[in-house]
Amino acid sequence: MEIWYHGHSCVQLTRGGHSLIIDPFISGNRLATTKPEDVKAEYVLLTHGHPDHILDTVPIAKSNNATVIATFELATYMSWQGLNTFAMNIGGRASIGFAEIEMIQAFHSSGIVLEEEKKIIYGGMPGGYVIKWDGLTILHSGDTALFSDMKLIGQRHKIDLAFLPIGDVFTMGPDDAALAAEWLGAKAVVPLHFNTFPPIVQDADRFAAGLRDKGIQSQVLQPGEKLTL
Ligand SMILES: Nc1ccn([C@@H]2O[C@H](COP(=O)(O)O)[C@@H](O)[C@H]2O)c(=O)n1
Repeated sequence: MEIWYHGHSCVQLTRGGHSLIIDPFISGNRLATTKPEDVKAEYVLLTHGHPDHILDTVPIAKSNNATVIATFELATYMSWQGLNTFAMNIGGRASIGFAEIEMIQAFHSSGIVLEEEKKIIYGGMPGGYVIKWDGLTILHSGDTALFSDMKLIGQRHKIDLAFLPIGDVFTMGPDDAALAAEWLGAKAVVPLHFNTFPPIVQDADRFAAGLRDKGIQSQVLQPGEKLTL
């Protein structure tokens, strides 16, 4: 499987001619090296409605005729933007043909911010995804705090790779993310949601080295970097 990190919490997974992207925030990220037009994907998975997770959903979904997967409320909002959508909710599983996905809980918030109207509309619950694809199990936690049911998720899934936020302030910081990696029983971790804005600057290399000391593989990806699993 090819993993393409577009920066912040945006990752694209590709295998066997199929591709999906999670939380497309590229055009608004000063650290990004790719462009929304570079993305070729059949599905856009959204973890929650904050702008730094959904910003490029409309152009990417429209140019690819892709289906947007999100909680019912966020999927409904995206359908009002003229997109194909598939609504899910926490605990639900679904097949997208080449992969099975499950929406898992996250402790965060999910308002959809309408800047011009100075309105925040309800975006449903925030979440994350467990993706089972050709024998690999990938977890993208979305934005979340540490929560003890991560142990339950780890009991139910043998996680090959977990994408976890480490930025602190809005999500878990590095210490809680390291504990999350242990509780999830993840074989490997790629950190997300750091360095994009001043409040979430972190030493990701130190986080990764700490995990490796505990026997968990970890690699820091730079925006635009690819990894093969
Ligand atoms: N310097 C900053 C700090 C934060 N933001 C915005 O805050 C929101 C955080 O949302 P999360 O989903 O990451 O918790 C988000 O809308 C950021 O864009 C910012 O813009 N600049």
